Amino acid sequence: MKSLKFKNGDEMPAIGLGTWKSDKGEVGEAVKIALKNGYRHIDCAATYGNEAEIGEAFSEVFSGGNIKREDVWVTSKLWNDSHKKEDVIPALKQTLKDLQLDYLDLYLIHWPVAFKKGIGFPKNDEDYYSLEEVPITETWEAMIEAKKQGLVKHIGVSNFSIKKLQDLMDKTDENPEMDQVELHPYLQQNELLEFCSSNNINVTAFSPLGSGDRADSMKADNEPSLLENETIKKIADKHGASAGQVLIKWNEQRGTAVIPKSTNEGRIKENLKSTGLKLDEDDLKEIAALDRHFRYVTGEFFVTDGNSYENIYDDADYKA
Ligand SMILES: NC(=O)C1=CN([C@@H]2O[C@H](COP(=O)(O)OP(=O)(O)OC[C@H]3O[C@@H](n4cnc5c(N)ncnc54)[C@H](OP(=O)(O)O)[C@@H]3O)[C@@H](O)[C@H]2O)C=CC1
Ligand SMILES: CCCCCC/C=C/C=O
Repeated sequence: MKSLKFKNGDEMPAIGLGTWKSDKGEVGEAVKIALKNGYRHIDCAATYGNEAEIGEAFSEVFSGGNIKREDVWVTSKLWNDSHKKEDVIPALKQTLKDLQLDYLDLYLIHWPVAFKKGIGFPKNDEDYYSLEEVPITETWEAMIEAKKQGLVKHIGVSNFSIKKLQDLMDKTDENPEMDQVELHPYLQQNELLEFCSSNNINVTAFSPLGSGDRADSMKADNEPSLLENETIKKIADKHGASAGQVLIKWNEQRGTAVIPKSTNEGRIKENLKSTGLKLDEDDLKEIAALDRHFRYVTGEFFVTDGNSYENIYDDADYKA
């Protein structure tokens, strides 16, 4: 499998296991199945509400002796209610406690939006801090401090547009090492990838399969399906692969990491095997033509009138 390189020589396996929406009672087993079958990269977040069960799985696997902690790349993310400088390291320490780890390989600012302490999901404008009250630079400085303290090896961001990355880089001394964003054939984000590549920022693709298990309230009417797309299915048939494998491989082949979520044993194994596939020039040309700037995770639930962003991704063609 490919890996993504960091400035200090560390390598992150390109294919990891996503854990958003992986239910309690299932997620621990999914992580154990993944590690047993060759995954060495697990993507977590405090807001997924399942880090304690993932921690149990890590503890069991690492104490078994066959897989060492240092062989597995673990990412987690700072939730939006802990952006104030005094809240960042305590939130990180809670994640470390839940995951039963003494360091993370990568810690990300989950979204470029700050909520008041204790807010999981905002209900009104009062739940947000304004951009002036808690500037993202304040949060980033605390992330740098977490790295200095050895609590995390690498730091980065998630859901940051080029504009937000540039702004952060202009205002602080240390650049993000990662941007985790939605990427798939309907949202190819070539410009963002080029920007990141020229600034030594690695990229991770989230929702690579179209995030079909999101709650209905998070879905648009008549969302297009990636897994049922005729071009993807045709390419999958040509290679004797599944549609999911083509979607995962497409990301891996573009040089990003990719973190498909599954709690199903067969699909967990199938997804990792996508690394053995090779998409040819014709496949890549056909997939390139599928780009339609469609987001599954719109981020609209984090946008308010005065306190936050009118347009979280700074999309030129954004329509509220
Ligand atoms: N930074 C951020 O803001 C975000 C980060 N993420 C991260 O990215 C991960 C992946 O994204 P996510 O939104 O979960 O969605 P995915 O695109 O990974 O899709 C997950 C869905 O696909 C199904 N699935 C998995 N493998 C296959 C397969 N081979 N064939 C058919 N269906 C399959 C899963 O079902 P089943 O489990 O039954 O197999 C589930 O319903 C998240 O879990 C999270 O870790 C996601 C969104 C936002
Ligand atoms: C309470 C969970 C809200 C999740 C919002 C969007 C984030 C998705 C995955 O990281």
